[in-house]
Amino acid sequence: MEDPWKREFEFAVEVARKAGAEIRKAGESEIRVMTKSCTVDLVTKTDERVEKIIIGSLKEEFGEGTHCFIGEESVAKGEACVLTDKPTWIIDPVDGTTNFVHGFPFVAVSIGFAVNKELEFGVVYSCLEDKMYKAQKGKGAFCNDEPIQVSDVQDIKKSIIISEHGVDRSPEKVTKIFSTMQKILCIPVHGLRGSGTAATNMCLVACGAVEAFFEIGIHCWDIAAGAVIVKEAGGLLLDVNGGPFDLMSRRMVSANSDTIAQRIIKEIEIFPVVRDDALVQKK
Ligand SMILES: O=P(O)(O)OC[C@@]1(O)O[C@H](CO)[C@@H](O)[C@@H]1O
Ligand SMILES: [Mg+2]
Repeated sequence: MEDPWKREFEFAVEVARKAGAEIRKAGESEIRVMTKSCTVDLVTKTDERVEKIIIGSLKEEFGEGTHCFIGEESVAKGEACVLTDKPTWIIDPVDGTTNFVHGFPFVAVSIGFAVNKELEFGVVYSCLEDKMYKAQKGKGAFCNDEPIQVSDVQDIKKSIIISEHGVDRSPEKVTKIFSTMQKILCIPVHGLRGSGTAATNMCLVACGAVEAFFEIGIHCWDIAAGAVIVKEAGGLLLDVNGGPFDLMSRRMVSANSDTIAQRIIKEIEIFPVVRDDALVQKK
């Protein structure tokens, strides 16, 4: 079958690898840390520089104007975060900036690509581990070119579940997050984990190391690429209320199976978050 986005996909893998090498190199020197929305929402010159490298390379290869871009650091600087029907690259140059700053060894470059609001492919390069995860719609998921598959565990009591606590430390939200985690832990599951990068967490679901990852508060750039990788590895994505997954909603459950997803959903205490495309929606 014809593969209309082959060139884009292959180029994304190349760019992610180049970006990962930049991140590794930058980690060898002193890292100057800045903050964004609050004192625990960290950003570095590397985040900004790597995003410029990625978007610059894509524009050079595919021309200005035909493709749209949603990049974490561009949005932080005021650019629109809107998903239209146009071919759109959704980029997190450094997913796991806090890990990067602290030398905690999970940092990923995440590049997703959507057309007509549907995700076509995703590339996640876990650059400190040198693992290249990739998937194209309908073509399976791979890690370093080996096919990957979600776990076949159906018993929640034999599962490992990932969640994160995010950067919003308002006591009401933190209470809900930890209450959810407590309920899941006490099912009991084998364990609760978190790598500190949503993109990597999704790849851990995709390769069967864990059964599920859920979070309220993630952004589209954290999960666009991972969403394709999880689906192509045989997993599924849902909203935290069991409804359909919505990339811009900042809510997601990714799991190996509906059984595991529904069991987790039963325990999730939902709290409100502002959609990624809220500003556009209001207009
Ligand atoms: O700002 P960054 O480094 O790109 O985001 C890091 C990140 O891990 O923080 C969230 C923690 O809740 C994750 O979901 C998200 O991927
Ligand atoms: Mg980031």
